Amino acid sequence: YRNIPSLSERYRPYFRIGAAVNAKSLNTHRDLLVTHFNSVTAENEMKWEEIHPEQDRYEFAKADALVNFAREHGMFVRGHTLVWHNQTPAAVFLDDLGQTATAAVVERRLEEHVATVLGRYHNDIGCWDVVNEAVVDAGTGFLRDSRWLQTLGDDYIAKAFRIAHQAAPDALLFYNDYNETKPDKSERIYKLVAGLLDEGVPIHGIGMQGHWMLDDPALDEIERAIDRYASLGVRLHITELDVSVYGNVHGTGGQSQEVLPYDDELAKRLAKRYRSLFSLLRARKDVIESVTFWGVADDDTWRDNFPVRGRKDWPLLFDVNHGPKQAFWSVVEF
Ligand SMILES: Oc1ccccc1CN[C@@H]1C=C[C@@H](O)[C@H](O)[C@H]1O
Repeated sequence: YRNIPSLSERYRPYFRIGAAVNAKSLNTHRDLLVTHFNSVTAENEMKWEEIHPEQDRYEFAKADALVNFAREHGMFVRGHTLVWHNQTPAAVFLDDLGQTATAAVVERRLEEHVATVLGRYHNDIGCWDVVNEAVVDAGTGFLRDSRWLQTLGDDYIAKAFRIAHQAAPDALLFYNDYNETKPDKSERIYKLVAGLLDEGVPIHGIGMQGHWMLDDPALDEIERAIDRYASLGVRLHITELDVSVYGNVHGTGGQSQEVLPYDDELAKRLAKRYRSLFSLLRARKDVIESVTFWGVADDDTWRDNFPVRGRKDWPLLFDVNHGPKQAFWSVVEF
């Protein structure tokens, strides 16, 4: 190999370079992590169902391991995530009889969860995705009809940010979402965050997940969304970047089961797409503080199972053997 430059060193003048890690990849991808990344996010280990699986049981071991690894290597830690409609135990919203719990009970549980988790890591975690994916994807609605909305009502989002700020006054607090560049949805995200800011809610940033594809979203759509969010005066993080080689990964419509072989033609298409994405992101370095990939290398990506279980994808900068792909070189050579 020609000697491989460090991705995070190359981008030090621009923004932090992060990766989602899990209990396994912390070990299996350790070399790539320490060489190329200066920020980490727990892929699952800080989600409610993992870190607080039962009312009176917390499981901190895996989150502790991640935080210790990050401290050892001087890496920033993004906390992910506190209030989300997925990967949250059903019991959080139920009373002892299995009926829907009252707002007071759910709010107390949220306060206890946030105080416990943010309290434990207040010296280690610099920012939190406080609320994840709270607005509807399509149609004319606004807030997603989640158990959080059903039990706590419309102001659960403001409540969550205030509770988080109370628990960790120094942490930067983010709203995080996907399909975040789609015009209709980005207007809903903008409206939500603008409203929170108008209410004086402590919110400091927007997380753009960045689960993108080879041809969608178009660069100008991404640029418009970045500029719209930046006009609120908040920081922007790209929080879950990957570039699926399949189309239509979030939208409705058919998903082919057919696996695309990662051949030279596909490698070139992916490299070209990553080159243009990072050219735009570098041009917006004044508002983009961090770019985190949702994974490290193609041998461990959630895209192999979403939206189609078992369909191999090739969305990241390092290949299944942890070598640099053409896409890696298109990101570091500019
Ligand atoms: O791509 C999606 C499609 C449908 C719903 C949510 C998403 C994105 N949702 C993300 C993806 C993976 C999870 O590990 C993250 O926590 C979540 O934020």
